[in-house]
Amino acid sequence: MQDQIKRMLVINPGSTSTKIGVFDNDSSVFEKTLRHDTDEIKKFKTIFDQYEFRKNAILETLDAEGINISKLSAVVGRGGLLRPIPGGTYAVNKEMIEDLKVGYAGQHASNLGGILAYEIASGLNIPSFIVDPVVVDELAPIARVTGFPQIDKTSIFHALNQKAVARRVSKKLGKKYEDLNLIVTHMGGGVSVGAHEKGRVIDVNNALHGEGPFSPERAGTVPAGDLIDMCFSGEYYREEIMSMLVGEGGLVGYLGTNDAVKVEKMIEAGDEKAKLVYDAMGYQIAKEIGTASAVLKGKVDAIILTGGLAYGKAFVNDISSYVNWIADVIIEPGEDELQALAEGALRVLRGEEEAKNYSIDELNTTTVK
Ligand SMILES: Nc1ncnc2c1ncn2[C@@H]1O[C@H](COP(=O)(O)OP(=O)(O)O)[C@@H](O)[C@H]1O
Ligand SMILES: CCCC(=O)OP(=O)(O)O
Repeated sequence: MQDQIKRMLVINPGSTSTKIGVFDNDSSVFEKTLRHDTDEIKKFKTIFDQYEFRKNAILETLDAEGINISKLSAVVGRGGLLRPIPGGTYAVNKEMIEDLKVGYAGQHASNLGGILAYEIASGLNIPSFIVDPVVVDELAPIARVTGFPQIDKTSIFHALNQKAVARRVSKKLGKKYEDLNLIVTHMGGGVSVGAHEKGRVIDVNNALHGEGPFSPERAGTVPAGDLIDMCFSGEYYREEIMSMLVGEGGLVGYLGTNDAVKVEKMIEAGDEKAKLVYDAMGYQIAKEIGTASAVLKGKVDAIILTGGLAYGKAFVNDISSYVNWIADVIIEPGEDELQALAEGALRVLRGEEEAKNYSIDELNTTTVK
């Protein structure tokens, strides 16, 4: 018997874009990336303040494309900074919405994924889901120890795309994800480098709050003592410092743009500062890959470079030149997050998997402040 078609709206809010898709079962029938300039995003004080702006952008786009949302079976969004949870598909519920609204583990555009999915779905009386949110936590116990007893390491990264790309590459290599050791490097608005040991991300930099390489809009690791001095200088509010680290750090801080394509044009036009900063971003990413290779004790089957920045040919060649002695470097530009979100929701809609319940009482929250 032929499967009844499940039409899903998929929403992926990133720091520099909102990506949307409409899927009939696992086939994409429409996809669009709505890019948001730094100046446009800077107008909003909090991530939640962007809700109306992003919702209108989504609904206007669907309307312009003649897509009738009343035919949807579900809405699925990228999950945000919740409490640490295992991977999987979760039904969006009120407890989750509360954590997303305040940003339980911090502020990031993905917090809006669940909220947008829930609000659009509620109006249509259909279910809403999130899949493999950025707080998926599979860290090895040894990776949690920071050296500063007051603070544990937190797992915040591009879990959805890292897992989806790792599975796709494993398949291409004719192996099971669970049998391989991979270093997956997602390079988008934020950059995360995950050490995947036999299907588990046992170590990864916190791609949001100042750990690891700098990125188009984040500072990455900065010298702690100097940062403390700045914080207590009396010159800045907390939010100002946080913005310098997340949103206005990295390429934005040095060059005033989160757009690597613009930076490449600046370099072509002879801008030496742009070249130094862009090279430094690649250098820092390569160093983080080196760290992950030590985590895996050198037993690395492949290094994967993915995310928007992986479209930059010179950029990935540069990173590759530092790390290709560790293992083969495989380039998977862009991301597969819309497809992965649709597939996660579809498994539940088809009854192949049960949606997980986000229940604060049942969650271990000890690893998050
Ligand atoms: N063709 C390209 N060449 C180089 N960089 C690119 C290209 N396309 C997109 N990018 C860069 O990738 C970054 C965004 O990556 P993306 O994965 O879309 O981010 P996010 O999902 O975090 O918003 C931006 O800096 C963008 O300029
Ligand atoms: C919060 C970790 C995921 C992340 O950094 O996503 P973007 O690159 O889309 O900002």
